[in-house]
Amino acid sequence: MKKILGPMRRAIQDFNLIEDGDKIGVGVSGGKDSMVLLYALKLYQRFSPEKFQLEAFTVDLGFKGFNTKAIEKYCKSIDVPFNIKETNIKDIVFDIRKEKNPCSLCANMRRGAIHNALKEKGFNKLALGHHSDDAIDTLFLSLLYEGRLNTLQPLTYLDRKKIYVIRPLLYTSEQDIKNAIEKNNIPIVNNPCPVDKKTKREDMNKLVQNIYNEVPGAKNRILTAMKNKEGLKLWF
Ligand SMILES: Nc1ncnc2c1ncn2[C@@H]1O[C@H](COP(=O)(O)OP(=O)(O)OP(=O)(O)O)[C@@H](O)[C@H]1O
Repeated sequence: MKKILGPMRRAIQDFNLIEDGDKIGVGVSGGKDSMVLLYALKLYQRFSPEKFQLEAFTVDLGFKGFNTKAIEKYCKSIDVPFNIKETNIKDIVFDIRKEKNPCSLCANMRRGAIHNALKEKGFNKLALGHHSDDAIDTLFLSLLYEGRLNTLQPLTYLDRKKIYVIRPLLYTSEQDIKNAIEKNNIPIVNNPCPVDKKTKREDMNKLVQNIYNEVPGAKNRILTAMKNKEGLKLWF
C-alpha cells in the first residue's frame, strides 16, 4: 500500500483535507477506487497526526444483483462501520423517466442521497475515490465539450449541505489502485448498472491514452500543469 499511502498523505497535507475531530464518510460503491480509498484511510487513521472518525456509506441505487453484503463484509473485516442508504433511483431514472442519458440524473440523485445520509449521522466530510486519471479525463471533457478549463477539486465546500467533499486519491494513478487491489486481496463488488463503462468519460479515457502513446511523458506534464498557477497564461 506504500504507493497509495505516500501520494494520499501528500494530497492530504498539500490541500489540508483532514482536520482534528473530522467525521469522514467514505462513499463506497464497491468499485476498485472507493474500496482502496476506504482501506487506505483506515490505515492512515493509525498514524495520522489529526484524529478523525471513519465510516463507509453506500447508496444502493436499486439495481438487481448489487451485492451490498460483500461491501458490508469487507468493512467488517477492516473494522470500519458500514452504512447503507436504500433508494429507488434506478426506478426513477430508468423506468419512470426513461432517461436517454441517465448518467447525470442518476449521479445527481446519488449525490443527494449520500449527502443526506452523512448529514443524518452528523458527518462533516465525504471522501470520494477519484484518482489522477479521473482528474485528467475531467480536464479534457471540460475543455472539449464545455469550452472551459476545469477539473476535479481536492477539497470542495458544499454550502447548502454544509459538507466538505475531499478526494484524497487525486495524486494516485489508476494503475497503482489496480495493483493495490491485487496485492492486498481487496474484493471488488460488481456494478450492475447497464450503462457502466459505456459513457463519454470512457471514450475520453481512450483519447487520452492515445495522447500518452504519441507523447511520452505527457501524463506527468498534464498533472504538473494542473498545479502550476504561475504557468497559466490565457486571454484574461
Ligand atoms: N453507490 C455509491 N455509493 C456510495 N458512493 C459512491 C457510489 N457510487 C460512487 N460513489 C463514490 O463516488 C466516486 C466516483 O464515482 P464513479 O461512479 O465515478 O465511480 P468510479 O470512478 O468507477 O469509482 P469506484 O471504482 O469507486 O466505483 C466513487 O469512487 C465513490 O467514492
